[in-house]
Amino acid sequence: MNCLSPSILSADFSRLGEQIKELDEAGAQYVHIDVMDGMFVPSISFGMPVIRAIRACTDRIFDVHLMIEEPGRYIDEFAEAGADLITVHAESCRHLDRTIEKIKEKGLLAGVAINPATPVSAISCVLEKVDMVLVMTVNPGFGGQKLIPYTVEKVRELRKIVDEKGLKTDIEVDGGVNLSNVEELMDAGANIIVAGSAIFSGDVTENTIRFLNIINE
Ligand SMILES: O=C(CO)[C@H](O)[C@H](O)COP(=O)(O)O
Ligand SMILES: [Fe+2]
Repeated sequence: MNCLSPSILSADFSRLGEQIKELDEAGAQYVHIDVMDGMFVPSISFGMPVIRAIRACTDRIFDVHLMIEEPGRYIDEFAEAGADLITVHAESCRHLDRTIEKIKEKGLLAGVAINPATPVSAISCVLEKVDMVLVMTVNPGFGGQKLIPYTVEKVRELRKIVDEKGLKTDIEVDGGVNLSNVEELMDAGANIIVAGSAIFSGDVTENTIRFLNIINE
């Protein structure tokens, strides 16, 4: 299934609850929540207290993208805060398999993310264990960057592997996605679309509906 996962990193934090309700009412299926620790990536964003607070605003799937070192230390807390899907970076886990198992033991959906310069082969051993692979289409750490073109080929390569193995694994793309390049990413094989600045600059409802019209086509 194709889904839109607006990234609240670009939201107006003074009106976060209202903006999440707006995404929900416009039909976005997921809410993408970027957690950054200032170590794995240069920025620090927000953590469990914010997730716990916004959980009351919507029943949509909380798609928690952990850009933190050794995320395995915090799976219990993110689960308790209200995550539905937790994605960890292959580059940030010393014991990637164990961390994925921990997410699944909590009864949550598990995702694994790869940075632009990490090859698809880095996650081949865990591909059959995860519900989703997140292909970063920018270097993680900031919203509003431009998509790195070679990452589109990685999406195509991954879709081929997933289909050949007969898996149902979702492929999410994150970073620099906009109304002009979303079709190209979906043609390459992405089915979960993250968009931050392209949703939150301008009218949130209108932008969400525009994305959904393409994604649900
Ligand atoms: O994970 C991220 C950054 O590391 C964000 O999800 C991503 O950048 C979304 O923002 P935009 O659509 O503005 O690029
Ligand atoms: Fe993200």
